[in-house]
Amino acid sequence: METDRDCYPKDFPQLQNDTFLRAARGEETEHVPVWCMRQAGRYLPEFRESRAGKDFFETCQTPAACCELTLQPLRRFPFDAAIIFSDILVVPQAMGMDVQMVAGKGPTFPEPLKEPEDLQRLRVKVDVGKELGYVFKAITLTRHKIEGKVPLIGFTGAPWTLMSYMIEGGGSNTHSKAKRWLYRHPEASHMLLRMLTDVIVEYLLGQVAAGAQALQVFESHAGILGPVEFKEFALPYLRDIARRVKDKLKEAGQDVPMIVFAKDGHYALEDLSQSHYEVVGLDWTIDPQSARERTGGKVSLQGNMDPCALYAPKERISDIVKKMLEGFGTRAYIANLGHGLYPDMDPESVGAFVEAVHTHSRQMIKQK
Ligand SMILES: Cc1c2[nH]c(c1CCC(=O)O)Cc1[nH]c(c(CCC(=O)O)c1C)Cc1[nH]c(c(CCC(=O)O)c1C)Cc1[nH]c(c(CCC(=O)O)c1C)C2
Repeated sequence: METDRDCYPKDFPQLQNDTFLRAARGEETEHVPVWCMRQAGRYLPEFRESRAGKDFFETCQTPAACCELTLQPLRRFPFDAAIIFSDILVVPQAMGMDVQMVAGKGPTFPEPLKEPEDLQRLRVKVDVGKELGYVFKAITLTRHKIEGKVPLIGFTGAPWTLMSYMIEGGGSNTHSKAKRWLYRHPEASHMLLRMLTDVIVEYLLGQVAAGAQALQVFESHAGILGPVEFKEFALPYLRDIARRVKDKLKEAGQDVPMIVFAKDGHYALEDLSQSHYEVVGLDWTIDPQSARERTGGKVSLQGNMDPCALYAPKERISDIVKKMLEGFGTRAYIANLGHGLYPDMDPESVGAFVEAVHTHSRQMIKQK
């Protein structure tokens, strides 16, 4: 049951496993920490049961439900971090857009942005505490209920990724409607990206105030852009977010590691490693060793096993993990998949992945 105490972001239980936080800061650890994107998801029968018949965004707006879904994977696997159950599309909702989860189709905007005039439909000043207070409550509640077992990660979508959803109206193969804006309406595009950045900065700071111990920024649609467009329409905003969040946290004497995950954005790896994030997340299309070389030891790395490798037999998963660990090395490294888990994946394979990371990395660190 939710108690009064659970509603306040203070007196949180003491953190017992800070391996993830130490790896994010590049410090020595006894094993390589591991978590999975979409670890709270449909591959778990208990997740499907909890979500059955309930509207997705209503679930996101119910702190007790978000807390339960966040904790479910931790009851099964010794993950070294948890990520709060929510969605990146709560930010466009907070800005005044309607977003619905349509079964079999995914998130859908009934009235996407079509032309620059449509920006007038967005809230000029977003009261983040009012519009997204339910996420903050979910984070605070989860920090209490997680009992200090592992750190809790907060997250947001990055400006370009959110802009593309707001214009496409949902998932897309080409993202041609959103890219049309970049080429035809560059000024309006920058205006929208700035508006999103302002909301995201407040949103991330609110998540930390509520209890988030690390932050991940998802630039899931980086691969849709090329290097030139990424440098103009994505990178400056990613940098601005990290700089502004860090400056504000520093004033309060806080230090919260930030992770940037630009899916298919390997062309921007050098730039991403110099963007004020402690950790750069990688998808599986990049080789661990070359990622290390290109980021020059400036950041910690996170990733990047192909999620589909989880379809392999357990022994093979263990071999793949071992190779991955050898490629990245055990320092300044957080093991993860290169993208989220799929609903048809076997929970036992996820367990085998986590175990392989812990076992192999412990051995490697001992032998150093
Ligand atoms: C479990 C889930 C989520 N969102 C959606 C689902 C599936 C719906 C359901 O099972 O009920 C719809 C849901 N939400 C979204 C999609 C993708 C739609 C598309 O582009 O086709 C779907 C199916 C949009 C979304 N949502 C998110 C991203 C960024 C990560 C990524 O690149 O996948 C994106 C792009 C972030 C997200 N989304 C979610 C989390 C929870 C925490 C965890 O990882 O365990 C997170 C971090 C939760």
